[in-house]
Amino acid sequence: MYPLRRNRRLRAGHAIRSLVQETIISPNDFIVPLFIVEGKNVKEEIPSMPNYYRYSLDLLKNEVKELWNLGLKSVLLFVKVDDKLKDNKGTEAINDNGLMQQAIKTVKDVAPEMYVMTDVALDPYSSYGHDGIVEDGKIINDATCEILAKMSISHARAGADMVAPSDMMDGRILYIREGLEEEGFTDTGIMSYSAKYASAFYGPFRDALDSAPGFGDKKTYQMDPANRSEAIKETLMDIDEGADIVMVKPGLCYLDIVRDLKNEVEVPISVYQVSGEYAMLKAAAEKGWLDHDAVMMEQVTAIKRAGADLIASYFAKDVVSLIN
Ligand SMILES: NCc1[nH]cc(CCC(=O)O)c1CC(=O)O
Ligand SMILES: [Mg+2]
Repeated sequence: MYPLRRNRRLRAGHAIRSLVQETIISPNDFIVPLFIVEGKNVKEEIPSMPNYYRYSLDLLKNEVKELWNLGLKSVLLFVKVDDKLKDNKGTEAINDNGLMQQAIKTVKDVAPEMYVMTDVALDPYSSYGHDGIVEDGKIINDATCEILAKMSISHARAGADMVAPSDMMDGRILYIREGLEEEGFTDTGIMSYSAKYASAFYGPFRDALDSAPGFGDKKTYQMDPANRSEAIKETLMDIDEGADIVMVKPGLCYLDIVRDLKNEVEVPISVYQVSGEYAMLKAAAEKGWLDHDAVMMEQVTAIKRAGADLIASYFAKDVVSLIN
């Protein structure tokens, strides 16, 4: 007897393997998160994110040019805000001359076609390190949404192509969409972090922005990692409210959710491969326990195979340098 079907024929050599490869990674798959700080000539490594940096606006220019030359066409901006500018109202978040607004203009100056997305949430601006306004130890939903809409308008005014609300307040997509429409920003997109989990993988990011919650945790607004149907409910609502792109966050532990959504919705799905996922691989590779490049490629390929149309990833530059 012999096997009637020998699947190994299609794996026999590199050429045939590439011909039948189902998932292909390209620079077009990526959104590059960037961290920006006040100051001049600053490029500081984030301790829990080896080889990832915070840039001051002057050095941001070189980085953006480098990304553009590598074929990376989209950035997602985050700012580290001085403690003295933080309060409980998001005052600095809606300052048209704030660091974020300046960063948007800086990127557009050096790479006019770079697609600029911006983080919309109050945590980097909050004296409590929470994504919304705090009253009596609670995160206040609707008042927060009003600020998020103003913040989005301010980003659009500075030249942002798409705003990316990462806060998980109820109804914020509608507030933001209405705000943008009323101000005439009909072309500004919204990428909603529609299924964002209360994950322990965000630790290094909170180091990067010095934005860890000052009390409690984020479980009253971010989703329970145990829940699956809820991700579909959240995402369908955000699409109804006007989201152009939806997101699952984090990545690897949530690929079942990505596939569920891929089968359910017709808008592009992005996945945020978050800071803790980055840190884990960097640490293991530093110890010589994992092959960095091979595991990195396996991870981004798995995210795309699961159904991601876009991947926000700290590995974007590493991946593209490897495959170019
Ligand atoms: N609005 C906060 C925000 N936006 C993106 C991330 C995490 C990204 C990462 O870990 O890479 C977080 C952290 C949090 O919710 O506390
Ligand atoms: Mg929601």
